[in-house]
Amino acid sequence: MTRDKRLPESELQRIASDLRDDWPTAEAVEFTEAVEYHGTLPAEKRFAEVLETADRPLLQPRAGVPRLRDQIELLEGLRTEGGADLLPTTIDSYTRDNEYAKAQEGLEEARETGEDTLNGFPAVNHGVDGCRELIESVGAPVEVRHGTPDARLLAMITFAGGFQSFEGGPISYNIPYTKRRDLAQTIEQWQFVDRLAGLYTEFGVTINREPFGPLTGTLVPPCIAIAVMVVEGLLSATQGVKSLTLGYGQVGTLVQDVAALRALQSLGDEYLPDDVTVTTVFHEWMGGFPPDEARANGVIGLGGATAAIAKPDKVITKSPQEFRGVPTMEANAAGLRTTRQLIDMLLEQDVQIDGIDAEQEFIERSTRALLDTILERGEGDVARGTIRAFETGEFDVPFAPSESAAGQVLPARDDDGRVRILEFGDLALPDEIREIHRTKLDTRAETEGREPSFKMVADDVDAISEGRLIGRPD
Ligand SMILES: CC[C@H]1O[C@@H](n2cnc3c(N)ncnc32)[C@H](O)[C@@H]1O
Repeated sequence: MTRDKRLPESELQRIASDLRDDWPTAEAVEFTEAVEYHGTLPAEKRFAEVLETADRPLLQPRAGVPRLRDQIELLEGLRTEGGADLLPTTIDSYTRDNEYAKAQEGLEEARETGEDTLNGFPAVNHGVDGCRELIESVGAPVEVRHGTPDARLLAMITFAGGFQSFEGGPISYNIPYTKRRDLAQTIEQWQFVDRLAGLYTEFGVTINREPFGPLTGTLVPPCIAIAVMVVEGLLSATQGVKSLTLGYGQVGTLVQDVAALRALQSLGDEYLPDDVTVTTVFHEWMGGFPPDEARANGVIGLGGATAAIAKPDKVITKSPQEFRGVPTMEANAAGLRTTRQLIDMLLEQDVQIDGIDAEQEFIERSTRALLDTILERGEGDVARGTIRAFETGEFDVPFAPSESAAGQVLPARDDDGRVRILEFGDLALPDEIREIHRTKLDTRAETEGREPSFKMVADDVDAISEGRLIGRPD
């Protein structure tokens, strides 16, 4: 039975030895040697230290290409041309599905043809030495960014390879990313990842963990996103993780985004143990982008402005080529500079906006309602409570492909563009909170002369890529 309990050392060893059979590069992983290797890295490569001592929001793009030399060149370009403070290594889709043989084929084909045959860096195939060469060749700390439900082997190899930050979690990389895996299984798999991160931490190598806040990436109500972040943070902390970066995906409404980021930090600090350092990361708009690059830069600029006011610890930037898919280095670097321009111009301004405090209070009250139900369903055990609350639909994520979620919740923007809930399903929000959502959506319906309906949801999903925020009827 899945419980929120620290994994015993013997269990960690047993799982690790089983995982070694999954790909030959796992043979090179040796914990004590890896701890010593991390000890040789200079201070500017220590991810948690750089993040947690910064005096302004740090910028980090996503970036991943198959070949090692190209990845080094790409990351150094993003650091020197784009001004990235922190670097990513985005992992390819085959690796995310544990299809290491297919990733190998793609890597070999990339080496033969020079084409980017994979949509990311196949770190398991590159192995410990390849990862170490990457870490040693770039001038900033590097995080593993991916979308892997079963990330155990990827963690073993990248942690040994010198990476000190790892994205994802049992809900945030299950619910939005896969149809088939059940929550109990991914919770147990991520307990291995977090216990390994905790063990490195106990041996003096702090591994930063970053649950994936945006979830399904479009119109996710802040209270749902933040509740998932707190749950994944609690599960990580049990395994000994001491450096947690909780994430939130921009919805595009300035007041709500600033309120949500402040609520994220305050609830993270409240619910997570005092010996865990809680930071926040703001993901620039994760929904559909406008195809026009000037408009896309406008979306990115709004992200930068929001970050300057809310002051998260980190911002994951986007590129003006988001509509097209994987951006060129130049476009990715431009997205970093656009974000930086807005932050540098706004950061020192004393911006007072009415409504942020009230929205933050509303978000916190709603998030607490969800967390209280989860803890109650689990009789104090957040792992069991999460599984049960998803089963009953009391915890749910909109547009989730996963069978683990009821997927009954439907969001829509209100007349101010803030994300509200049109359909609740069995979501554990009390009537007085539901009433507020309804009233706000009724106001929009009044303005638009139509009934609140799924049509609003569909109109809102496409609105930003069509150049606006709210999907008003034509
Ligand atoms: C979570 C989805 C995000 O990851 C981005 N992404 C996925 N693969 C790569 C990649 N290989 N390089 C840069 N960005 C990437 C994608 O553009 C989207 O913004």
